[in-house]
Amino acid sequence: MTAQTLFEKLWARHAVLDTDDGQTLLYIDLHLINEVTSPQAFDGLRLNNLQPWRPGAVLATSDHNVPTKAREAGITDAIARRQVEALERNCAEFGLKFFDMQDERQGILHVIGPEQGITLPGMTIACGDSHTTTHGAFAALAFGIGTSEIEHILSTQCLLLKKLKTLRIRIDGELPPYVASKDLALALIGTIGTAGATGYAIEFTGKTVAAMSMEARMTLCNLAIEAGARCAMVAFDDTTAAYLRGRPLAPTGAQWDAAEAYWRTLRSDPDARFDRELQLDAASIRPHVTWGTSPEMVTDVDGQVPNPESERDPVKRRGMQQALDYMGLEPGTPIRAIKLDKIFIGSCTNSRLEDLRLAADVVKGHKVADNIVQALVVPGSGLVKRQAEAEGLDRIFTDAGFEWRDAGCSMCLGMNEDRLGKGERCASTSNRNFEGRQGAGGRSHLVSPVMAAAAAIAGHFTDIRDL
Ligand SMILES: CC(C)[C@H](C(=O)O)[C@@H](O)C(=O)O
Ligand code: SF4
Repeated sequence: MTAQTLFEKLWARHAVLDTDDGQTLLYIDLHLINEVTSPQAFDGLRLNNLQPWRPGAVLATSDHNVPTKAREAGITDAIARRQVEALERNCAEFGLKFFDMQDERQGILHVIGPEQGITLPGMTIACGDSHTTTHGAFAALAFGIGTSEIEHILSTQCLLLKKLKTLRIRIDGELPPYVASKDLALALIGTIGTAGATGYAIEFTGKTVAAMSMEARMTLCNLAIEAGARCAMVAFDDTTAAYLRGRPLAPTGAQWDAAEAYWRTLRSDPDARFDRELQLDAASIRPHVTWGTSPEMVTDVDGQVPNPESERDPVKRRGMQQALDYMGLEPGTPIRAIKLDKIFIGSCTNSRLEDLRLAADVVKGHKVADNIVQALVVPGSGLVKRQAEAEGLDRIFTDAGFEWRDAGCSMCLGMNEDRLGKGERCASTSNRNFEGRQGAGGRSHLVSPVMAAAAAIAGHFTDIRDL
């Protein structure tokens, strides 16, 4: 048999049929559903008199619109409330597993899937959310989908897709202290651009990835979509197994043993051929900070805001100028001189326990700088929150002047009460820095949790080693 990549193995295992126009109908093992992209899909089911094909393959929760404080009081914004209530009603009507916002298991879907052990190696996973790529860290094939596809999967358990090309990104070398997989991902996007991996399924390999925690791998796969990749994955190994063992919805006993035997095959064959290969040297990566309105507009903490004049491509030059105008930044400004108004530690990129531990480690014994008007820490799930509290992380943050919130997407995007005001500048551990992303007129700089924590204390960007 010819050697196969991990992607090809997962694809072949789930292909139901190939269509005449070059697409494949893929069987979907797990369907995650949020309140934002699902309402019309459920309306479609009702309209067409359809029932979910496999209700047990669904997990739903509200994450984008939920308030992150005073939840008992309900949701004040009418649109947000309607979406959250609709999801609850739809799940009750169609018999789907749903965590409401008072449930401790609620959180951002890309945090709670793995946390619950419902995200498993070898699965195909779909969700009406672009950051579904995150789940690929578990050697799964995980895609973001649109609303019409949600309806299609609900009613048929299948997704029609064109086969992707394969891109292996090999990362070797040891990450320097305080440099995270977030910095690696930003460095990658800075190099290949936000369309650099369009049409590809990425597999992250190499010694650096093998040495990473599941949390760090999830951050890497989470950001793959910002490089244009439709999905990203990491091979199964002992780290994957150790993370999943004992999770509430993971298999147990003989079922675990049988599953693990299969999961061990979930890696690219040694002589498998990829359509494209890239290499990164982790040892050379510095902490990264975005300066513009796209994740590819990024440099390291020792860098400066670039000068559009030095860009030869006129389209790019105009884009840079527009970004600088929006961001209120002058060319040549050292990144360290950029002063901040708000800090956001959270989002499906960086709101897991490990992220909070790393940030708390930096914050411990310090105070948030006077010029910071708000510093938020938003755990990715109720269970992350509980565990962080058991470790005393909440006190470290609140003693320093951070607000400690309930789980949700929060200030990652302006769909709930946590927002930036016009002109406010934020160091954010999230994944998108588009115009208005965190609130109309808000200015977002993407960084790692350690960098956000250090910026909170200094009041401007700084290398943790300077604190
Ligand atoms: C609202 C949702 C559809 C969207 C996504 O698809 O990613 C959001 O989560 C985001 O991060 O922009
Ligand atoms: S945390 Fe941000 S990126 Fe992740 S799903 Fe929510 S809005 Fe999208």
